[in-house]
Amino acid sequence: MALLNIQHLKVYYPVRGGFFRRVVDHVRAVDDVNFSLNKRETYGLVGESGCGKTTTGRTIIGLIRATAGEVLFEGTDLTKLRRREFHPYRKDIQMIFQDPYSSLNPRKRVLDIVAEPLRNFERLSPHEERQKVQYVLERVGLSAESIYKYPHEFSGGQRQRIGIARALTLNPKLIIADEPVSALDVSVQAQVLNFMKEIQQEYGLTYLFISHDLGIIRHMCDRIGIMYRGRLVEEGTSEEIFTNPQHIYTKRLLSAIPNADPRERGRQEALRREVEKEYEQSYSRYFDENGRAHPLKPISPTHSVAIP
Ligand SMILES: Nc1ncnc2c1ncn2[C@@H]1O[C@H](COP(=O)(O)OP(=O)(O)OP(=O)(O)O)[C@@H](O)[C@H]1O
Repeated sequence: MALLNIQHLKVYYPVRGGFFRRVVDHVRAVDDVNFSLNKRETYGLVGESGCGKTTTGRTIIGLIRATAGEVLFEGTDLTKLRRREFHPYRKDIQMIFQDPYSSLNPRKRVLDIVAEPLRNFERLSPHEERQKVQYVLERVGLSAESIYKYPHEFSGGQRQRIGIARALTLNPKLIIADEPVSALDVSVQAQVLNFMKEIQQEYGLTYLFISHDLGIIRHMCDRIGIMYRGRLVEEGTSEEIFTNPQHIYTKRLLSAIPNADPRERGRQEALRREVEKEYEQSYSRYFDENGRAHPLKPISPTHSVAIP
């Protein structure tokens, strides 16, 4: 069974207007999205800014309410749970945020930051708590003395490690990583990404990895879902997406990756020409008259995906 199965997920934000601030329209941030995550795999959600990646991640973890659809975690539909019923699942699903500068409270010591999830779920003595926090900190490559320091005393990469330590304290099953390295210097991005792969092995983690950066997605992910304006338009293994993209939007994304390798640049130029031709000839195969992509049909994890 898949660890996570998203079925027909929709998240619409109300748009208010007029004197009475009535709801006059909706932003269809996530519009009939289906995908699933197998245990221990890394699934990448990729697409340009505003396509609905963050909304999808935050809805899974319960920070945003779904308008419709199901988020099945080990078979339980999380969207139907009340706050109190959801609580135990928060232990299994943790999030790593984009910006390690703003996601850590600057007035709290590292001990309190990393122990926060523990305090919500486990009754430990101060001594046990400190031991546990020091253990995970050492595991993420920080010294045990770090517990007495404040976030500003660390570099960006180290701060993201503190964020990862906080996510790990409860031994989660699923981690949603929303642009986890995009606020970091390029020189430390690879270190943090490789480190995330290491702890995935060690802790048996499943990742939902959200990024607009195809290079990072290729490095990290086993399977990839391409999002465009609230819809998942293509899904495949990393290999399939990068060597044989099917959807015109995926081709457009791939043709736009900055690339230093001249052979890759040749392939990209060919893709670009193909995209232009397909836009002219078979636009309606991919998009409706309003420019919205046709959604991917729901699939079971073992079946291959039919591209519309
Ligand atoms: N609270 C909100 N109220 C209204 N509209 C919103 C809200 N949050 C997001 N949106 C809109 O929903 C759409 C999807 O946003 P979302 O942040 O999920 O996209 P994204 O792909 O994660 O983009 P980014 O990479 O820029 O964060 C966008 O059009 C956005 O403007």
